[in-house]
Amino acid sequence: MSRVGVLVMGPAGAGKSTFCNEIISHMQTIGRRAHIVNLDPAAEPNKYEFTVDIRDLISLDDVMDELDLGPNGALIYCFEYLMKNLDWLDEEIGDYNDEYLIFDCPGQIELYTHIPVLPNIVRHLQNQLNFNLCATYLMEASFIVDNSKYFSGALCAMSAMILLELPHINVLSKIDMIKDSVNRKKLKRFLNPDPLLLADETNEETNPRFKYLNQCIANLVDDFGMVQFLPLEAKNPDSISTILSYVDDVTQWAEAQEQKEPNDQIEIEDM
Ligand SMILES: Nc1nc2c(ncn2[C@@H]2O[C@H](COP(=O)(O)OP(=O)(O)OP(=O)(O)O)[C@@H](O)[C@H]2O)c(=O)[nH]1
Ligand SMILES: [Mg+2]
Repeated sequence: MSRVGVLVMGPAGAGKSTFCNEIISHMQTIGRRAHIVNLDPAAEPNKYEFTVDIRDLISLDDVMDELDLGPNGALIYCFEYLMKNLDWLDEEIGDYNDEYLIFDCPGQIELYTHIPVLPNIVRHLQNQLNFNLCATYLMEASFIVDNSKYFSGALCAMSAMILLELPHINVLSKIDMIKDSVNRKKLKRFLNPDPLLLADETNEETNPRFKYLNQCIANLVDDFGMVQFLPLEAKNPDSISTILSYVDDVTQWAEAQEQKEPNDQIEIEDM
């Protein structure tokens, strides 16, 4: 039994749900199957039906009404409730052996950056449900127009990488929105960044008082050495296909399919 799970994370409005839908749509056109698991208790109606939906367990609106909490507190409550009811998740996912599940996550980044809820769910999916997981972290391409914003986005992506300890793919989403203002050469410098070079540019733009801080942040990103981005334009099947091939690679999806074939043959021969 092999299950692949792709967590789609990132700040609010980064394009996560659109990306989930476009992956499903692309996979359908190439004859593959995938399902969306909605982990956002405040999700809007979606183009593709959710196969598993946290709102069947608990909804943000109910929590806000009944416990008189604001949206962020209610979200944390929903995830704590999910943690106490993981058998619900097991049951919902239980029948999806040998399947590709795409987890659409909420946009509140504290879930990936400083609360251990998502890491706990990740460990459960890996250890109890035998998932090969991979995380995708979306950051909007408009962030690269401003170097300081880029660093802040890169730090959030790094924080998620460190917290979740999963194979991790960073994605620069909505590339179409900056195509006219950013040339290919500049874009490349942000997809495969040299943080120290970018820090020099940031120093030219910011108050000299921040020079040392900029340098320290750039050193941190540079030392970590793993912050790179793949470009995403949701309506461009080539960009979806490229990201999917990276996801397949890190989750070893193809290998799992190859391993299944000889066993299938034995079963047929045995019959
Ligand atoms: N131009 C452009 N717009 C996009 C792209 N991807 C998503 N959008 C738009 O960005 C907005 C937010 O997209 P969503 O997919 O809802 O973003 P999300 O990250 O799921 O948002 P939350 O769930 O609220 O955190 C929508 O209006 C999308 O149509 C893209 O590649 N290009
Ligand atoms: Mg969404």
